[in-house]
Amino acid sequence: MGRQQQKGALDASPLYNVVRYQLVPPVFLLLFTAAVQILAALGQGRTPCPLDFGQCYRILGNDFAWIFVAFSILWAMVWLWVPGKIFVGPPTPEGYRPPYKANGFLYYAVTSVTFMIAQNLYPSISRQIYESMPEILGCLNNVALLLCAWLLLDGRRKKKSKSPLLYDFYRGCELHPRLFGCDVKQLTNCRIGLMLWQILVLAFWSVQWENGSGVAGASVSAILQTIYLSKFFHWETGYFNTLDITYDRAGYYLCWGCLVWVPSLYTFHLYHQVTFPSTMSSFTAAITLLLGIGCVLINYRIDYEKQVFSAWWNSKERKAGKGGKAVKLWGRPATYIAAPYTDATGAARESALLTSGCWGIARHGNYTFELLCTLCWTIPAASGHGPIPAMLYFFFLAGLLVHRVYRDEDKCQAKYGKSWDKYTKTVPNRMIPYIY
Ligand SMILES: NC(=O)C1=CN([C@@H]2O[C@H](COP(=O)(O)OP(=O)(O)OC[C@H]3O[C@@H](n4cnc5c(N)ncnc54)[C@H](OP(=O)(O)O)[C@@H]3O)[C@@H](O)[C@H]2O)C=CC1
Ligand SMILES: CC(C)CCC[C@@H](C)[C@H]1CC[C@H]2C3=CC=C4C[C@@H](O)CC[C@]4(C)[C@H]3CC[C@]12C
Repeated sequence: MGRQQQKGALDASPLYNVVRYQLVPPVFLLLFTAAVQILAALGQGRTPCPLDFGQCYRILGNDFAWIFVAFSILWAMVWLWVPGKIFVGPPTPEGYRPPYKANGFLYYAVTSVTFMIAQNLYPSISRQIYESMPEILGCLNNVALLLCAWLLLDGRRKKKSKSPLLYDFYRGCELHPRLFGCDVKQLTNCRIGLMLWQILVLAFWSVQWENGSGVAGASVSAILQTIYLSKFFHWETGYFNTLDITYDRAGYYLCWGCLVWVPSLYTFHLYHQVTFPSTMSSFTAAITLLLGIGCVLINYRIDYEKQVFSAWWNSKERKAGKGGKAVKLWGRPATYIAAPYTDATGAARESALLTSGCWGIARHGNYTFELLCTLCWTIPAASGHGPIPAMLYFFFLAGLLVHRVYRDEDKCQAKYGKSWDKYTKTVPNRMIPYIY
């Protein structure tokens, strides 16, 4: 029985529906929101106790945290308001093509350099960020929950959804909502979440440098994540073709996730190293750095091959039958499986599934290397103190990516049917050749 059929059977089961629509949203909401406060305390070596009212002020934030958070949000919005090049995203099932501001790398570079200048002018800024981390996460949490409440009210008003309220809060209602002239997902996922990730990495590394212990391990983590994040911003328009943007709606999962979960969990290994310094030797650190750079480059290469191929496939020249600039992968013309499908309006369309280059080896090789990158930048935190909680990000991501493989394949099977089945026969492995 195919996965699609299995899923169909599950969808019809009342138990599955209760779990998916009634149980998962509230449990995840409580679990993840509390987890952030626990992470904030754990990282600083304190015993986490979310029920201790003495910690409540952290949830309300403090002056520094509010200024930091308000500035980060406003700064990100300004970069989406300024005039500039527009990238038009892929069409929704209804044929709408969302516009995005294509100034991601400039925003990233200017923000990072400005932070480094600020760090030189006010050397205490990084320590203040580190020490106010529980309050910063508290503020981000308040802002994110408020945003999700607005997304729910506005989305349900427009969509007239019949799903349970908490389910809509958790998964979101709309695919491309806009707020104050900004695309909400570009603002939360790319501009605030990932930029905070970078700034926190720089801040925690600076504190560690000042402390003078475990610098080799911390530097490996910081350098690798900086390369990874600069790569992300360079490729930002490619991100607009991914599952998060074309399939997942704007709600708690994505928006709260990027505003709160990313700054807390994705930086946790460096935050944790300030209190529990890495014991990694310089030699091991150098090897880990080289391996990590290799993994980031391969992950980028895999995404890039698909992006170049899609650009050619969607080009006017190819559609007009003139061929266009043929795509070559690994020195040979790219091979693919034509994949016709019907969109939500009933119109017949045609896409193509790449079967050569990296995409001829595994269907989700990018996930494999994503996970290896994460392994390289969290392992310094584990040296000397064990993998838990230092490598929580790695364990979380392993679960998220394996789950995402199935989510993505369900989506593709439903969209492409027989062409997808042919593709899975041509490229039989998901993440690891001959194994999985
Ligand atoms: N650090 C983190 O938390 C995470 C990072 N990532 C990273 O984000 C990046 C994007 O990931 P993601 O969006 O999940 O997945 P992909 O970039 O793999 O995109 C999947 C989509 O690509 C299309 N596709 C699939 N196979 C082919 C093929 N052979 N040829 C052409 N098109 C194909 C399908 O969409 P279509 O309908 O257009 O055909 C499919 O839904 C990756 O680098 C990943 O590692 C991802 C998740 C979490
Ligand atoms: C709240 C929780 C239940 C789960 C939240 C998950 C989200 C925060 C993450 C889900 C998918 C993640 C991402 C996908 C692809 C990305 C591209 C990569 O190059 C950079 C990271 C990221 C934007 C990443 C960010 C976190 C998620 C949205």
